Amino acid sequence: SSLFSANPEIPALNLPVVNDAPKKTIISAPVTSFSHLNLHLGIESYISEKLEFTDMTEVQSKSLPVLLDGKDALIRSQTGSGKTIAYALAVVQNLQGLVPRITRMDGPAALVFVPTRELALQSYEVFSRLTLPVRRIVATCVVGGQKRKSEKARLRKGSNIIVSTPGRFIDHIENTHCLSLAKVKWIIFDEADRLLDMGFQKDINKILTAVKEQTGTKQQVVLLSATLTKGVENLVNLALTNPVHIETEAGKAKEKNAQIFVDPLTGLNVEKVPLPSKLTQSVTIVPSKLRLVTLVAFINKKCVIEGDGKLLVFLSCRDSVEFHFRLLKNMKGVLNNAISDKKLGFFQLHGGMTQPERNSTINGYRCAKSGVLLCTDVASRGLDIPKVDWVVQHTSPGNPVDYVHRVGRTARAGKAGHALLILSPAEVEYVKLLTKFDIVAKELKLEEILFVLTRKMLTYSAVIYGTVGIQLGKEEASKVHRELEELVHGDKSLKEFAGKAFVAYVRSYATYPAALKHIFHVQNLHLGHVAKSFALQEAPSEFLHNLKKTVGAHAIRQIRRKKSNMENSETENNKTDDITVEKEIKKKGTKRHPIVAKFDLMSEFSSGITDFSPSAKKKKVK
Ligand SMILES: Nc1ncnc2c1ncn2[C@@H]1O[C@H](COP(=O)(O)OP(=O)(O)OP(=O)(O)O)[C@@H](O)[C@H]1O
Repeated sequence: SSLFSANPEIPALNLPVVNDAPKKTIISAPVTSFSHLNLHLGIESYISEKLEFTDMTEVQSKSLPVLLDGKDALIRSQTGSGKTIAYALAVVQNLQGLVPRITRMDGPAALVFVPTRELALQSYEVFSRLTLPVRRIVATCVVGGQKRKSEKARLRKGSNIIVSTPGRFIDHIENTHCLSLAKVKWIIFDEADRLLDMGFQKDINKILTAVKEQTGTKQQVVLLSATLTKGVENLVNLALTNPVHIETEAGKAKEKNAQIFVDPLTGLNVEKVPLPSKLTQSVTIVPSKLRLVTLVAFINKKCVIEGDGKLLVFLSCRDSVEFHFRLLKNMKGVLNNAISDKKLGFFQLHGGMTQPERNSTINGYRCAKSGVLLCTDVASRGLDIPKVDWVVQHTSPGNPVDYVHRVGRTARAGKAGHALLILSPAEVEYVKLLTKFDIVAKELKLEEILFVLTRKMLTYSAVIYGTVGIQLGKEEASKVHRELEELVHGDKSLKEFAGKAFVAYVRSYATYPAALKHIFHVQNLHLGHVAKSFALQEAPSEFLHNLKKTVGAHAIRQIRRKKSNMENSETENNKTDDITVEKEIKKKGTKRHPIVAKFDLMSEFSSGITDFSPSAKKKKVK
């Protein structure tokens, strides 16, 4: 059926006028030069010559003097503000000055804990750079997904700074006999809120106890967290002594405007997370059927027509990432080959990939001048990839805190960046919810994105945008969608991926937290339209049984019955995708226990390190 028929109406958003992000950069706040810190000369010149940093960022200028003074600290600031350098520099500067001189054989002096492997590798990279001028200090990274044996060998050779995920580190405490914690002086918890969200509390307690037992002295403890949750407060009370609370002006400014809000996921009071100051945010309302073609049009707009864009696209689940990745990198014949001829780099990142695959994706995308990284929430926290122009949220994250972390992958270190959120007409209420968190986006009209499909080059803009332009955009979108469908239906394996992605999408939709079900409810999904967004002509019957638990067996039976009635009726033949599950499944509520829903939402993080599903917890390997 037509791409533009039977769609729900796009409601008017009536958004407040948003000025483009202020031109002021986040690193222009009280800046001071690194030279004021009396750093080791090698480190100082490394920072200015190799890293080419001239001034400290705000969070660095506020926290470095405190950390170098030996104080415990709780540091909070917006994404991309330079927190990693802040703690890494303090640690390396402090360790190089120890008397007697520290060497690798002294073993660990600083332990850094982060929630995911990618973050561990990223933080380790910063340490390994900063230790280049002081080669006797050695940093190492100990994370899951790598061979224990080689990690043990590295620990045996001696490392002074260990960057790790808590689960893996506990494993080494228990099984690596050469690992002594007797000389640990620093403990750092980066992304502490996420560490606790992911259930690392017990592991953290074990680590703190082990260090205490082996050293008998107090460590300098630093906690970095975007939000001040109850869990973070408890950890501060447990592990920090007279901590200095450091936060940036952006955070403080928000504080004045009632900063506390109820986290829809947990129902607890948490603090708002400030957004990068040079971020511009847009929202587009897209009926389900048009989601795929809109994404293709947007990629074409940013990476082909307007130049060499670098896009990060968040999708809801692994199968969806896998499908879009396979489809997009193989778009021969679509849009007159505009995207395939450009030889644009497409990358994928999700928790189902092996660690070497994940590393190679991140490195490839990091080096790419232009390209598209399709990912799940595994990439939403802390990943520092240079020059990401646009963060596109093809599916909403649900929790506004996660929204802030996702968009924080752009507009980093005072640079400009843009974010686009795609919502369906049934989800517009989410825009209102975001405004309560001071997240205000301006509307980017769907027609504007689709209209660009009519232009092969930017200069060919003579086509009048207006009623005619809108119609031309629709025609071109229908054509492109047909081409995408042909591509999928002509390739058995791609069609299989589309079917799996369709099922996984519907399932992940059912895991939005209960507090957001009035906006994102699986019952509101129109399965036929959702199928179209995966370039399928209809909800694939061979996969429908997989959705029994999600939408209810009764609903599936209804869909099948309706479908066969339609197939039997010639006159109704062109309505086959018009299968709504709305009313049929009302009785079969899809409510999930909030904790289960939370685990589902977190699965991308957990899959990368440890399995956090309640059943897997029991099986946890010692
Ligand atoms: N003083 C500085 N001058 C210029 N760029 C800097 C400076 N300090 C850090 N950066 C750069 O800013 C970027 C963001 O830094 P970093 O990853 O440490 O931020 P973050 O606050 O930890 O972000 P997130 O909260 O998302 O984890 C990095 O690319 C880093 O190289």
